Amino acid sequence: MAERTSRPGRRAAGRPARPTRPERRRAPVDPARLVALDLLRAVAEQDAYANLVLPRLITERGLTGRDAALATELGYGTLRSLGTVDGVLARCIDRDLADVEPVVLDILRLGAYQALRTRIPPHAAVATTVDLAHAAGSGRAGGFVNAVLRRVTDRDWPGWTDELAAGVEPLAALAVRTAHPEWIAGAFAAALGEDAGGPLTETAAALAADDERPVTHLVAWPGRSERTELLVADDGAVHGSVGPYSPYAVRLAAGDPGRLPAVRERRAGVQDEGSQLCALALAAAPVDGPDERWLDACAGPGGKAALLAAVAAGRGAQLHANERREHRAQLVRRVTEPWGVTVTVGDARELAPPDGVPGYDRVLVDAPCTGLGALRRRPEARWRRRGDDVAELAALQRALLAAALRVTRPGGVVAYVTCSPHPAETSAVVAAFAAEHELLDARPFFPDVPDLGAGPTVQLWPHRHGTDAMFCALLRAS
Ligand SMILES: C[S@@+](CC[C@H](N)C(=O)[O-])C[C@H]1O[C@@H](n2cnc3c(N)ncnc32)[C@H](O)[C@@H]1O
Repeated sequence: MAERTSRPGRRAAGRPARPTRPERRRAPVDPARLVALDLLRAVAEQDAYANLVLPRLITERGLTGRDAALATELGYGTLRSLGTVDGVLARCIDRDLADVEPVVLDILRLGAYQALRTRIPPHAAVATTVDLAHAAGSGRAGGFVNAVLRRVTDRDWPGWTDELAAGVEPLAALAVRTAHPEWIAGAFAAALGEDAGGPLTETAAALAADDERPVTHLVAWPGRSERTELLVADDGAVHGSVGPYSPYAVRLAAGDPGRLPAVRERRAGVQDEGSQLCALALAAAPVDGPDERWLDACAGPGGKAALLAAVAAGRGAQLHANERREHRAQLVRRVTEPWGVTVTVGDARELAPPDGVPGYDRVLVDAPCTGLGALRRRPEARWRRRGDDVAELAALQRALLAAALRVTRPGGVVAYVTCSPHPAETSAVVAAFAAEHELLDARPFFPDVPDLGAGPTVQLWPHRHGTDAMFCALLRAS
């Protein structure tokens, strides 16, 4: 990255000069921007999960409709764009960003995001952000915020990313343009089989899809509800369409799933269609002999366990769901309650086969992972995760898969699943077991799903399938 500059009044190409405006009277700040700021503060100060904090803030402050949508767009969008937005701010401030008061830095981030990545006109982004500084008790910084954002609005997003990406390698440039850390862009490229120095066409499409607001997917648990119940709410406030691949999926174009009686009554749930497909692939793979004991080794919070339990119930099989953390096991108990699932709390690396039989017939290892395949749903994770996390997680993933294969009877099937496409967490983990256990071609168990590549493992993608980037390998235990 080139040296920071601090040149008030510098005007770059790409945006016409702004007329100076007369001093305005302070307008009351809108509550949506305050919620977005509080979200950024909670993420920065408490390491909070944005998708848990934002709905609470929206409810507490009574935001609805357009205000709720604006708070979501600004809060999530700023978190997703953070690294590149900080790169822009660093060029507009003549001191280290670490030396800017944290709340003021978050105000600037919100303002820069609005000016560069939304349809809000730049002058309105600047003015409302100065108002926000006052409303947030940082009025002293109003002049500073105004001056910095005026520099930010010297260029538009392509103008700034051109500058930030000038002279760097193609992968780093793509990372800047799509507001991703370079190591994540590299992991996507490697998973897609693209050369980091090449045109990176599909990697660009994958990173762009990762930036889009995710569509909510629902699952109609078999035996509990029908998909038709999830397509439209009684008050017309929800609009869905059947998912293209899973027989139980609905994709919501608009609306709050909580408006649907089937969701409120826990006969249906929220679950990415890709997650459904991975659970269903485990259930569909053939096993010789008994097919009665199923295990979900890492079950919390229970999305796949619920679908597996529903399918198992229809076949007279029994699901054992295990989870290491008690509070997540409690979520599993709650969601699987209709099917009488056995839920245990423990380390799956220490599980034993069920009493009286050589092992489980079907086992799911939905392993803890970096979550790079679900970044759309976890806006802060993109910049919080570190490339260094991968090695430690991969070691845990190998240990969990080894344990799963130990407790599966010979001829039984293990599904190894991650919501990350990172090759170190997917193909490399599976490769360590492929000599001893048969790696099945998983593709036939994803019927009618296009673009599954050469197999034998399956990698789903947002830009190809509209799902999270789920990975699934099926192994037959020996
Ligand atoms: C990717 S999540 C599973 C998601 C779940 N299958 C679902 O669809 O809702 C991984 C889970 O594994 C749990 N976990 C982590 N280490 C574990 C271990 N050693 N044994 C059992 N569970 C573990 C985590 O707490 C987390 O809940």
